[in-house]
Amino acid sequence: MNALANATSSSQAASKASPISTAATNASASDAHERGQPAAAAAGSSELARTKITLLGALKRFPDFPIPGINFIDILPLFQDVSIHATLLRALELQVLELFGEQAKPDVIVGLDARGFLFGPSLALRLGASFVPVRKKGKMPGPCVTAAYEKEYGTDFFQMQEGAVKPGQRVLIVDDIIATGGSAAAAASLVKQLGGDLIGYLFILEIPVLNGRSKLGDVPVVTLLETNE
Ligand SMILES: O=P(O)(O)OC[C@H]1O[C@H](OP(=O)(O)OP(=O)(O)O)[C@H](O)[C@@H]1O
Ligand SMILES: Nc1ncnc2[nH]cnc12
Repeated sequence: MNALANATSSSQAASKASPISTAATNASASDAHERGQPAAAAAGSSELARTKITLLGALKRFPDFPIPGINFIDILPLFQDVSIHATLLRALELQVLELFGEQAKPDVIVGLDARGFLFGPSLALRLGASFVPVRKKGKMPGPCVTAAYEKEYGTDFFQMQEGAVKPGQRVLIVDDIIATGGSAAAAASLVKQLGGDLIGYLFILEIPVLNGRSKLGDVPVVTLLETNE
């Protein structure tokens, strides 16, 4: 069963972002006015709700991949359609700006191998942040820090290059999916080993039944979509 997720976080929300599109419906703006919300903010949230429905509809499911018992959710179709790709990037940018505000944006976007590489660099550019990859072990030259982890369908090792994140830099970890949370938690341990200030996580999709958030500690965790199918 699909369900739209609210982007949830435990931190301050400084909403300075503009709506995904300025084409807000009169009905939603006026409803919000009656509830005491600023019309522009409500128009933006209604636009975001429509965006989420579009994105959820584009995902594909593959039962028993890569191993029996896993219902694999494929996010690659989001990038096959130019309009959906653009909508996705705008929605992710808005989530970050709503959470942190212009003044407290991340310095570094850390994207996870491999699907965090599909949108991490584009998002970093939009936010004026640098992009740093977390890669599977043995893929990057030079000294690296390493963390072992378990994910929904196996075990692995992640690495980051030493010096890629400078001590005190504000880091946002991004990936396509949070399932058990093992991958994201390992990435967090690498960021901390490098002295980075981990300010939060951003995912396109969450599988809440697997309770991955429980591994991610006290920083904000933002997800655009969720599904328990
Ligand atoms: O929350 P978890 O249980 O850790 O699972 C989530 C991770 O699993 C998938 O990556 P995968 O390891 O399959 O790598 P890939 O992107 O290279 O296919 C997904 O892209 C996340 O990174
Ligand atoms: N069910 C799933 N679908 C796609 N990617 C995943 N990564 C971990 N679990 C996944």
